[in-house]
Amino acid sequence: MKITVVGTGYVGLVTGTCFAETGNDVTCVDIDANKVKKLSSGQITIYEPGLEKLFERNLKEGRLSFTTSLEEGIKGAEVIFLALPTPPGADGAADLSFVLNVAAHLGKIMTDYKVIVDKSTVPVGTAERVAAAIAENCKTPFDVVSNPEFLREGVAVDDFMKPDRVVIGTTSERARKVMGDLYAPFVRQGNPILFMDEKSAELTKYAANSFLATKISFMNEIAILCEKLGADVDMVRRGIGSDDRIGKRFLFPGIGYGGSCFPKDVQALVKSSEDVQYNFKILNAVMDVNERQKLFLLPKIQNYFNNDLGGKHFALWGLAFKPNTDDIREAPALYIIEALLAAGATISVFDPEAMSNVQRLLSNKNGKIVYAEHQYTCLENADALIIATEWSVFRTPDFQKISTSLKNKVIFDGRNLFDIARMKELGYHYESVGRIPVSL
Ligand SMILES: NC(=O)C1=CN([C@@H]2O[C@H](COP(=O)(O)OP(=O)(O)OC[C@H]3O[C@@H](n4cnc5c(N)ncnc54)[C@H](O)[C@@H]3O)[C@@H](O)[C@H]2O)C=CC1
Ligand SMILES: O=C(O)[C@H]1O[C@H](OP(=O)(O)OP(=O)(O)OC[C@H]2O[C@@H](n3ccc(=O)[nH]c3=O)[C@H](O)[C@@H]2O)[C@H](O)[C@@H](O)[C@@H]1O
Repeated sequence: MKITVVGTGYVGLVTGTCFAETGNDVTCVDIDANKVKKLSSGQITIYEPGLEKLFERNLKEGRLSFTTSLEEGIKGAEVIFLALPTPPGADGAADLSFVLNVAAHLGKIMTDYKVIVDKSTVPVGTAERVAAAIAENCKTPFDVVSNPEFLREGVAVDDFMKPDRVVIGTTSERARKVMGDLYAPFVRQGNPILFMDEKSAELTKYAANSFLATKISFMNEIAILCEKLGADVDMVRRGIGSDDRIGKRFLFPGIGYGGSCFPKDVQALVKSSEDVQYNFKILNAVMDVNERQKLFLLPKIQNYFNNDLGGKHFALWGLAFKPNTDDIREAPALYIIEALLAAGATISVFDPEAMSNVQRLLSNKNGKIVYAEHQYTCLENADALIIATEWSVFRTPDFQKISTSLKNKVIFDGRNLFDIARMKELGYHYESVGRIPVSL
């Protein structure tokens, strides 16, 4: 099938590459000429495990191409995916201007039947708005389908190739057939394609992300309670996670959820609720808890250093909002950096993939941020180590090297990477999330 993907970011590039991998002829369109140039010459623009190999193969075999021209990109295409940004607008609602502008443009240039697919995360009613924007100038028949994406960054290829489910919102038989054929190779593992109406599909996406964010904020509050009552959140997590009705996943407490999606999608669902005069109380609390959680480690650090961080130097491991990605959007590490600098401290940072993104965003703040070349050089002369992202390379570090590089054997761990008993044995002052602190 000939497919067009408009928007070649995290979702668009993964979607385009994976559809090419199953034998489709895919053209990706992006407004960013520099990105298109790089991709066309075989240079991948995001870090996503497993993607590069598929990208190179499909580019070489001519099933994947890139262009800045929408007219050129949609020639002969039967399906057009919109994988465009839907950032929060000033009032918290999803900004649909990217999606609706492209839809209006499509209406002017489409000359035969096409299925236009909303892959972006968009509020209920957007499929109708996209259809209206296209119809304004379009003389040929078309269908608009809602097909939300559930991939996670860092495991995006696996999530796309072996989805738990594919949600397709359409009431058109013709579009249903086209989408069913396209996704058939991805659901062979027995996981379903769920056909439904457009609005239910749109709401499914927000409900999924909001539910997962709720699980995280819930566990972050349980972690606080654990600390106050002397319980261990790891035990409680295992204790409740073994119940199938609760499930083991997404119960890890930490320093808040980040990334480009949970924060914006929870906020957008709250706004959508307000628009229909409904106060979504749980989600308001989920957002409040998450705001507080991003700086969860700060009072612990302040307390250890007697509320005087002026002149102190910290090592920070982990900048990406989660491991296996270079994405730093809404990353808790950025909030920690800002708070430490505001308190008069300086920082050395290290992340396996996200260093250049942070450097571009923050520069070195007049020498107050040092970008270390290695996770161990990052520690030199630091008063304490702070861990913000659970990259595998941080999980079993060389504690000998840590203790010789740090000024003090002090670790504040926002991701509960280390065993409490072991830290005691090694003689560290070690504070984590929802577990009994190890004091020197
Ligand atoms: N990042 C993720 O893990 C997931 C994101 N989503 C949703 O997918 C959508 C896209 O997200 P990302 O891929 O993360 O965004 P992104 O920001 O990584 O990529 C968007 C791309 O669209 C391009 N673009 C902007 N205007 C354009 C135009 N007029 N014509 C052509 N290209 C244009 C940009 O240059 C950029 O390359 C959002 O609605 C997001 O909520 C859904 C599931 C997962
Ligand atoms: O709509 C989206 O963009 C995507 O948002 C999330 O995917 P992603 O943001 O890539 O990453 P997650 O693995 O969900 O993690 C999100 C945040 O929650 C945090 N988290 C996750 C799990 C957990 O147990 N505890 C926890 O604090 C992570 O550290 C991270 O900051 C969803 O998991 C995807 O299904 C969805 O498609």
